[in-house]
Amino acid sequence: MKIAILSRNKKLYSTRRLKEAGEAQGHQVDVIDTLHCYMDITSDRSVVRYKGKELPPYDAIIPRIGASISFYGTAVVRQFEMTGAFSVNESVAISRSRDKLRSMQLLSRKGIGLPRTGFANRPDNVKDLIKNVGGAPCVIKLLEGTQGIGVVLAETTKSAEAIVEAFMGLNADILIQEFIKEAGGADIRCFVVGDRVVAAMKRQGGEGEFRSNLHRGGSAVLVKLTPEERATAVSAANIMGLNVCGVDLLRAERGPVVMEVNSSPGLAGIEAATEKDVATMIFKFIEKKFIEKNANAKSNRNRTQGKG
Ligand SMILES: Nc1ncnc2c1ncn2[C@@H]1O[C@H](COP(=O)(O)OP(=O)(O)OP(=O)(O)O)[C@@H](O)[C@H]1O
Ligand SMILES: [Mg+2]
Ligand SMILES: [Mg+2]
Repeated sequence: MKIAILSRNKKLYSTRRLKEAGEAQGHQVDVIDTLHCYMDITSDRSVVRYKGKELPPYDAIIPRIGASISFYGTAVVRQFEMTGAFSVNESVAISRSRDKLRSMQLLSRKGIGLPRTGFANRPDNVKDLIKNVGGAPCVIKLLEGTQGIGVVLAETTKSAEAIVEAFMGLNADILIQEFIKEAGGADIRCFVVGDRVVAAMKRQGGEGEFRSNLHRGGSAVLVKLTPEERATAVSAANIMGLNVCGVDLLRAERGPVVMEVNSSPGLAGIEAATEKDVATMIFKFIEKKFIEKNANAKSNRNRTQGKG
């Protein structure tokens, strides 16, 4: 098959591993810089142009779209879809997953376990907003945060109020969450491919740190999931319409709760912690989808996965 990886940087571990694994499976794998793609969107023939030339048609693409280029990146993915390429994650599903509020609304509608969460911009009653998620201690997050930056634990109602007010001063949307203390500063990354969790790791924050982000000094180890955790991760991926994703869970007393679903999960951490060849599993999934698509060649259109 002819497969393109959309990635800004061909030297990244995930990009290199995918290229290497795809080639080992006998595919032609090209790495294409997402932001360097351009297109004539009024043309009646869908093409993507790159380096002064029309790109040849690809059978499949693997979008690795960073959060900072979600808007242009998903437009490029959509254009590839219009050329008939199968995208491992659809553009609509990527957009859906990039919106934390929308994601949580969709997951909650389907009864997925979530930390009790409030969402606000200019709440007219900060005390009530905090009371609604169970009061202090609670976690307050800046929506644009990443790698644990902008995620704060408020130990008391007074400090929660002060933090919410400070965030309001930044004109930012605010997410406030019940603190899952019993998670013990750890979260579980479930790597989903198709309708299976193919690898899972537990990330533990450093001493005295409630955030488990590896960028904040956390460490990762292989973890064995309960059937309920597996089912929750697979359902969450399904609801989001993502074929390949990282579902982050917290182990709450009442069972697993989903913190977020990442549509471009990194391979480095998970492959190191689990010693699993996740990259090859992604290609096996693409091959299976490709065979299915050819078998249903008459109904040439892929149905969009997920709703809302
Ligand atoms: N409600 C919560 N209860 C307990 N721990 C939490 C809670 N929310 C977040 N954490 C901890 O803080 C870490 C960072 O939070 P989160 O994943 O929401 O933000 P982020 O990592 O900055 O965002 P992104 O994953 O999009 O980069 C989590 O991995 C988890 O360990
Ligand atoms: Mg996170
Ligand atoms: Mg997050």
